[in-house]
Amino acid sequence: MTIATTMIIRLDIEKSVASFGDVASGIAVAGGDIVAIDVIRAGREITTRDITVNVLDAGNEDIIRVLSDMPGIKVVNVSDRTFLAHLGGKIEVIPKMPIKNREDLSQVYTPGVARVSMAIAEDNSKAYTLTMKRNTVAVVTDGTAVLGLGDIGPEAAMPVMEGKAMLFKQLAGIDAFPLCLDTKDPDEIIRIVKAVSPGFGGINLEDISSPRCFDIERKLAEELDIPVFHDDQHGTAVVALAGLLNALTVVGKTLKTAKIVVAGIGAAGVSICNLLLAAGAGHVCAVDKEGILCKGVPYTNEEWRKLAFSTNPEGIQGLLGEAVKGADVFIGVAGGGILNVEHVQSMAQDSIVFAMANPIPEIQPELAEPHVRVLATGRSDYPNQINNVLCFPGLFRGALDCRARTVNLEMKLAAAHAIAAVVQPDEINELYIIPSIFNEKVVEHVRGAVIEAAIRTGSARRIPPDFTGWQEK
Ligand SMILES: NC(=O)c1ccc[n+]([C@@H]2O[C@H](COP(=O)([O-])OP(=O)(O)OC[C@H]3O[C@@H](n4cnc5c(N)ncnc54)[C@H](O)[C@@H]3O)[C@@H](O)[C@H]2O)c1
Ligand SMILES: O=C(O)C[C@H](O)C(=O)O
Ligand SMILES: [Mg+2]
Repeated sequence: MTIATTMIIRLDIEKSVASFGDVASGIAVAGGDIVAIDVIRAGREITTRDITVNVLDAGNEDIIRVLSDMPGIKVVNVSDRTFLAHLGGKIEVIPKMPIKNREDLSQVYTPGVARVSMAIAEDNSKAYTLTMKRNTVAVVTDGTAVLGLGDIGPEAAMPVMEGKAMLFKQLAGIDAFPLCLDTKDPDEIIRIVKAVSPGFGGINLEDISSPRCFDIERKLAEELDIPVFHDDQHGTAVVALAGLLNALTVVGKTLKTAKIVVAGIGAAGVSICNLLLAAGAGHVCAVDKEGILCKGVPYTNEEWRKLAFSTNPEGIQGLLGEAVKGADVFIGVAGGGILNVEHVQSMAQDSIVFAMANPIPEIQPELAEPHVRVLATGRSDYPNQINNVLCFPGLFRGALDCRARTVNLEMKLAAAHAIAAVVQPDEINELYIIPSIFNEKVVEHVRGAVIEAAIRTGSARRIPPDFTGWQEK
């Protein structure tokens, strides 16, 4: 499957030799779609134009080759809009007030700041009122499982973490800092995160490979008194459960009786299985590369050992092909292209397929669509985007606002139900099982549900002044 992108191509067109019509047909033949034309210079002999072209394949060189081979056309420059958006990074730190004079200086910095520091030294909890802590989250990665791209390292992980920080700010007003660590040692990651934690109200662990991620999160959650949340595990699970609740309504099946296959039992898969079980799923089958998890197999991965007992009640053995036969639901968090058309055809009537691997889903949507009733991916360019961005902004907004100590199971279940409930019963259909990330109700719903659950379960340390209770609307 290809990744669509937009290129901006600057051309010198020699008027006596070539016309814009030649350029347009050359681009169309090479598979490009012209979306804008800007005249940069209109000379007597040569016009310079910027042609903005949508291409299906990010690595498409055909258009440039075709244009370069045309007489009277010179390709001056090619830029890619996606790369341009990343020049110099995507986020920055902006002071809340300017320092205009000496008086301002002595307030925000020395000597005035010293009194504030001393107040916090006497009572550390004042960090919540006198520093940015209460609204700030660290987005921590070691770059070992970045999207579905694998272990690409901390530098390469940075654009993804910057993107996450943008989403935190735009959707929930939270200041998030990317911290890309140059270590893969779980103990060192734990030590570093603990050491930087005083400045943060919460820790979002991101794209840390499994099974290391489980221990890292558990130990940090035990040792810190701020919420620690591995987004690839729980954010994904919350959104998958939300989508599944509505998808099951569409097809008239229930969580208790539906046969659900989860493929890819890594960070996301383990948490999805556990959350589905906690929500009442009766038939979960967990499949990784070596096959379906079965009782009695001596897995070295502790999470797999536990799951082998709580899943696969029928004791099915074999690979993915066996697991999906007759299944009502497939949830993929494994990697691109692992599900084929035969697999989908072998599923039960009115099947549900969530192909959630990024950036390339487990099956190309066009291939799956004719054979399934409800289809969702992790991508924004198809209907039903099941992406953890529907969860983490509202969940952290709620957790920060009530100063939750942890993110517990009840808070995650509440978040899932809140996301599902944004889609009203009379709106739910095959192409609308999950709200858009631009739906403003999402963050508000998730925040309210998370605060309510945190108060109910004793995780909250305060009731936000504006909180008057929350009910699914
Ligand atoms: N849509 C979303 O919101 C969302 C959220 C998190 C992760 N993801 C995607 O899910 C995928 C996994 O992410 P992760 O963080 O859990 O990674 P991970 O590395 O922790 O887990 C991936 C698991 O898939 C297994 N796997 C690989 N090939 C397989 C195959 N052919 N059959 C069965 N299992 C196979 C691996 O052995 C591993 O256990 C990535 O592509 C990621 O982009 C999507
Ligand atoms: O980052 C995303 O868009 C989703 C998820 O966190 C992933 O790792 O794929
Ligand atoms: Mg991720």
